[in-house]
Amino acid sequence: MQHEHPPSRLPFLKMHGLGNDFVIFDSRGSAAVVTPELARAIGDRNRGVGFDQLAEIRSSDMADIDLDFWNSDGSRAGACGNATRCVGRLILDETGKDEVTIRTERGILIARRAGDEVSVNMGHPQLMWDEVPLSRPVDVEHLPLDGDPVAVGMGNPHVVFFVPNAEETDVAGWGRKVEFDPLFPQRTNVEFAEVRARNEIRMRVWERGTGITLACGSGACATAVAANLRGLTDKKVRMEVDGGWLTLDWREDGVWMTGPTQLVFKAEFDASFLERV
Ligand SMILES: N[C@@H](CCC[C@H](N)C(=O)O)C(=O)O
Repeated sequence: MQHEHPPSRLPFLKMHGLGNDFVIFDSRGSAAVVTPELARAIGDRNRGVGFDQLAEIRSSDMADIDLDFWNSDGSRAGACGNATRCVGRLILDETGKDEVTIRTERGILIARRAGDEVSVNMGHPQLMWDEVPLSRPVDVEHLPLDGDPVAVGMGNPHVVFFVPNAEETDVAGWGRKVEFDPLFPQRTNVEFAEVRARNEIRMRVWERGTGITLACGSGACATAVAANLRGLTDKKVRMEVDGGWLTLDWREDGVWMTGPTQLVFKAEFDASFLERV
């Protein structure tokens, strides 16, 4: 990290939502600290802490907080639903409010208490291949899948494949190939969805910039939208991901996602670690 005087203390939190895990910095009232190099160093699960995304809380003049996201390969993510729920939990508890606003690259999102869980309005989906109007054949060699996926933007790109059996799908093999397919100039997150009923989906995910994760909130929203647009499900569904269950509800005002959050620990980086980044 290029600091003339590297900080001697850099506190952080570790949280997860359904096993989608995050390192979180609170940089309110000070300069932003995250660089691509720092994100990669901290994201190293052997030599750093490890995370699926790194989230940095910033002071905001438009919402309760601003929030930026980074993947473990050092790239930026425009949206992260599960980290938004986790940080939403922190700010709900800090303020004692029932509803808070969080400004992300995606826009201002609302996080609300929902019993023990947190709901976030992830906003309106964008259909990325609207000329087709929903989907486009993807020519991935020997793809043992429905080659007619739906591309949905939730502030970040997603492509949803419908599969007969999510457990038997080679998520790593196909996910990596599709992420880097030239059809997706910004690369893409890749979801594999098995529709179990009109109100239930099993979904597994390959995240752009990170790989397989136990859950992906924006991916869950994209999957719920894609399945509804295909006429396969209702607007409200329960979704089983590798890390547990989420509820998705596509309403007039956006896609609401509800699920659990967990604070794991609070710690701080040693100055010697920061000096070597
Ligand atoms: N885990 C996230 C999404 C992560 C962002 C993604 N890897 C990207 O680059 O867009 C979520 O919960 O939404």
